[in-house]
Amino acid sequence: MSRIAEIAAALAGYDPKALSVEGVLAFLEQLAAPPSDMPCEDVPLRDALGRVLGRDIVSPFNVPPHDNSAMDGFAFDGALLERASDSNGDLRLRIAGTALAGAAWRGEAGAQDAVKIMTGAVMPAGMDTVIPQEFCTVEGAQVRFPAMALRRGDNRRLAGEDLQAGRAALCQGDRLGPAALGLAASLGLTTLPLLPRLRVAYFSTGDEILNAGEAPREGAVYDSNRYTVFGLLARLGCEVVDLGLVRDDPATLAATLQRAAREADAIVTSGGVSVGEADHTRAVMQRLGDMAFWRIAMRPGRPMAVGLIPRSEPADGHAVLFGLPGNPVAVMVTFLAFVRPALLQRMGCNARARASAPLLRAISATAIRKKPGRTEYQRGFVSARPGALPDVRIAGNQGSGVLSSMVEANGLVVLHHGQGNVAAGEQVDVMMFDGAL
Ligand SMILES: Nc1nc2c(c(=O)[nH]1)N[C@H]1C(S)=C(S)[C@@H](COP(=O)(O)OP(=O)(O)OC[C@H]3O[C@@H](n4cnc5c(N)ncnc54)[C@H](O)[C@@H]3O)O[C@H]1N2
Ligand code: MOO
Repeated sequence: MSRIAEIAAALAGYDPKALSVEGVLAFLEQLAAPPSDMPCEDVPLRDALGRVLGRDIVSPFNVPPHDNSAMDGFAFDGALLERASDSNGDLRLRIAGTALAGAAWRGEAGAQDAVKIMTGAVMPAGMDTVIPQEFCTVEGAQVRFPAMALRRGDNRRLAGEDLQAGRAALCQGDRLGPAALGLAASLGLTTLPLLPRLRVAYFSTGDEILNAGEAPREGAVYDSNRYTVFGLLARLGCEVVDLGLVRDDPATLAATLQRAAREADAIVTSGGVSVGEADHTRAVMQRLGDMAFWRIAMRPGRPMAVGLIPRSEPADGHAVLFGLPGNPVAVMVTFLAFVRPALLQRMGCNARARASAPLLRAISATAIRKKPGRTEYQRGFVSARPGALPDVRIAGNQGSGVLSSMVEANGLVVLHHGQGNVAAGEQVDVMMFDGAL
């Protein structure tokens, strides 16, 4: 049985002509499972930004390595706070020396002494509490401060409170952001073991499409999809292979698909997946690959193709093909809803990294018309409101060829399968672009 038929057979209620968004996601989760034998490569920290970690990084020591001060001030034994202070409630301690950050203090201090201490300096032995210097009065060799507001252990950072020796600081499948780079650096690492970058080939199809720079022609439009797809893939950290604009000719389409399968792990195409008469795209995909052609209960983005295009070199295998509909907004919506999560999975991202774009709740500023029985993605602009849920305003023109409203929007309102009309003031879910676009 083909892999596509196998996945289809295992999914309850699978109907390629009326697939729900959830059905597509369940299907792709099977199709885009990462290979079990992905090699790791050591990569300098700065080049690791946005990439996927190949194995757990276990902390070899505590971070911070010692108890240390969180404030510039005076360190002392917190047990003294319970000692009778003077009639003003002040504690008065002898200053035994100064502990600077960067080296342990080696002076001698008695149990009743304080040590002047800098932020980050190691706590002197027997001392566990710090009073910030702005609350202190230095009187000759003594420091005086109010004891009342302080509790034992205040303003001290414990050894290992950030990372504990022997515990995983970063996990296999994490997608590395700025904080993860910093955390790796705090372990003294200069490189990280990473999974290979995913190579994704992409091309546009259609005889009515013009390359940027070509002279305008009646009835033709410029290829915008190749640029939005490039941007979407680049934001995901993929290595991209631009295979250009492919005319509606079976031999060229076949050669391009085969080249894409040789050169890449995944392929993203746009156009030619609906039922138009002049389209050879579907037929060529069907002939070369193990394919499914879907009609999805969603708007925009109803027609979509997925499958596996086999290759015999460099080694036996296949590339996962995502055949997106031609309409420019449908391309972006199907990418965000399906291709993005599938590629993150194929890259080896763990569940935490794949859940990085949660839906936001917002109040719809206007009424929205919506038919139950399909998922709709409407372009909207979300504005923050102090002390309240953000509100979202739907863009005026929701046509699936209207890319300008995608530029103006900062998120997609997701109107779920069973949902009907939305009244002004009702809460809706929004997929924010930040991080993805
Ligand atoms: N009888 C039916 N007609 C259509 C259906 C349907 O179910 N039954 N679905 C409609 C929907 S929804 C979409 S989306 C499109 C998808 O069709 P294709 O994937 O075959 O795409 P094309 O026909 O090639 O193009 C559609 C549209 O998009 C423009 N386009 C295509 N490529 C680009 C590009 N690279 N840059 C800019 N614009 C592009 C193209 O000019 C067309 O206007 O089918 C509907 N029809
Ligand atoms: O994919 Mo089509 O609207 O749904 O443009």
